[in-house]
Amino acid sequence: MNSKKVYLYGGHVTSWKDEHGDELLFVSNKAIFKPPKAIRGGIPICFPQFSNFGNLEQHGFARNRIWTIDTDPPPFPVPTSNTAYVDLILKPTEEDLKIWPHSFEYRLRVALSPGGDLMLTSRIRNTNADGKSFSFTFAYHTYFKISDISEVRVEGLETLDYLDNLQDRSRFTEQGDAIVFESELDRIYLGTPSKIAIIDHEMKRTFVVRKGGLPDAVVWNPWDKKAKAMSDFGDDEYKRMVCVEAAAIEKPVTLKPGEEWTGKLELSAVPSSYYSGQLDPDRVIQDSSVPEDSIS
Ligand SMILES: O=P(O)(O)OC[C@H]1O[C@@H](O)[C@H](O)[C@@H](O)[C@@H]1O
Repeated sequence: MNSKKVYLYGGHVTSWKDEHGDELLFVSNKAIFKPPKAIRGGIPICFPQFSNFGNLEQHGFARNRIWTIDTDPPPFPVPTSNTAYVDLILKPTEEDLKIWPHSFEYRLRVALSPGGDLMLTSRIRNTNADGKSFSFTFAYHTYFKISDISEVRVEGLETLDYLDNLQDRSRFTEQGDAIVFESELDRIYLGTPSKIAIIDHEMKRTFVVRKGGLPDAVVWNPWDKKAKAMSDFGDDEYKRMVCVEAAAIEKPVTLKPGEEWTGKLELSAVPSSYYSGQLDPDRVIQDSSVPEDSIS
């Protein structure tokens, strides 16, 4: 049976299972499910800062805070019939306001469609009473579970420019017809399409990432050396995960008081063999139970 699991700690999705009960997200065997560090795996939320693009702690504080269930969320524009969902909310504490002096309401809906797609919708509102705008960067830091990193390719980012985190964020243009992994990789692809595919040849499975309001995409695998340096990550676990993160980084999002931003992520897992190993994004969209216009 399809299922999902969400922790109030971090507003963090830690499990997404397909109809056979197989796990689709990677969570480290060494993950710690309590403060102060974010859970290693699943879908951490990077807000209000991605990485060290600012003065806050790495990836912002939202992934390290205890969220609450939102019992009375304002209506969502997307139809939610037949979906199982939970609504969470995060508001800044007095301590948070000292490090990031902006009032906000962050509403997160995590939904599972009847077809098993996992959908995350973030709605962030500026509730500043002092008339001030604020800006933030953002990412859904999704860890996908894969058979073996050497069997995986990421399609949809070819010919795009990226900032290479391993080379002082210098800008390059992707030359390959897909991204394959042979060593550590940590890049921010810019102005990406609303669909990206992660093709796992050995599992004969393709993850399709669809996103809205999130122009950038981070692709990350720490490889062996960095894996060993992470205390909450097994030495060999880099082989079984890849992060493809729907993000808004290059151009921060700015909200005036009263304004709201929406960022959507929709994940599907489809058998690659069905497409004879060739992903046809249009066909995937047509086969989806969710209309495309609900995501972008
Ligand atoms: O260890 P953290 O803070 O969860 O970050 C993990 C990785 O997250 C990725 O998004 C970054 O691009 C990497 O540079 C970083 O190493």
